[in-house]
Amino acid sequence: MENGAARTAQPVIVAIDGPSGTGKSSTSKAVAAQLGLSYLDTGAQYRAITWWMVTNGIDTEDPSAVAAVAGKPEIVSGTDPAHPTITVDGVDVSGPIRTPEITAKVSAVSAVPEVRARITELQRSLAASAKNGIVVEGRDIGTTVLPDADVKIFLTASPEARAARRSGELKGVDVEATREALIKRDAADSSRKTSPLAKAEDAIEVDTTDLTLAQVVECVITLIEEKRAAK
Ligand SMILES: Nc1ncnc2c1ncn2[C@@H]1O[C@H](COP(=O)(O)OP(=O)(O)OP(=O)(O)O)[C@@H](O)[C@H]1O
Ligand SMILES: Nc1ccn([C@H]2C[C@H](O)[C@@H](COP(=O)(O)O)O2)c(=O)n1
Repeated sequence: MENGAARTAQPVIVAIDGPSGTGKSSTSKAVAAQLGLSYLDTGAQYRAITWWMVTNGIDTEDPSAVAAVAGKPEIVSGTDPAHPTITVDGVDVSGPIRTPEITAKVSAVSAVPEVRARITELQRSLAASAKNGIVVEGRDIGTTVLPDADVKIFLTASPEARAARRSGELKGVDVEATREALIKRDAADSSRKTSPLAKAEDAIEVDTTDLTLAQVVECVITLIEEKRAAK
């Protein structure tokens, strides 16, 4: 952290949004680590509340049922980019929130306005308390959660590249099925009424299709440093 902290003079708030598999988590973690910033994976928070709904037998397709209990779970995110953590009511859910069942149900739960209000409040409070600044990644960070962020990035990549990356992670999973699932989740996340997946007007779009992860990280760090130098 010391080297990173030396590269960062003032607190900086960085919003990184984009569809699934564009490299938001990998890029955000690396940028935060290199610049000595905190890191927040907001998708993990929506997955965590979805895990709680499923574990407690709530019908995730029933928005009123989800809304009625949205305030119940206590979700705590650890923001060290070298060791991000997520707990629900004190239980470490970092593994269980990545199952195909939770992935299939998270878009419906995260579309419920009461869920978004609860999670957005948590996100703003974590960003406000990050001493050196923070990289926050998700779908609506630049548009809704932190509209005054110092730097806003919107990552994109072709569905084929994203599916290939995801299939590489999940050995034996069919690329075409992965591509279809990604497109379906993006469509649900982009079409919901409350703070949909969208590029903020003042966000810089970075197409990562033909870039390595290291190139994307360097590009984002350059954009942050340019913005800081211009301040
Ligand atoms: N530029 C890149 N080139 C090749 N692979 C990459 C690149 N960026 C990320 N990856 C790989 O793609 C996969 C998905 O990346 P990551 O989880 O960071 O995406 P994401 O946008 O956060 O996805 P999600 O929104 O679904 O959580 C990971 O295996 C990661 O290592
Ligand atoms: N700011 C955010 C972040 C995530 N979500 C929802 C929509 C995603 O499909 C889901 C899981 O995110 P991932 O772990 O794939 O990044 O969470 C959202 O609505 N807003």
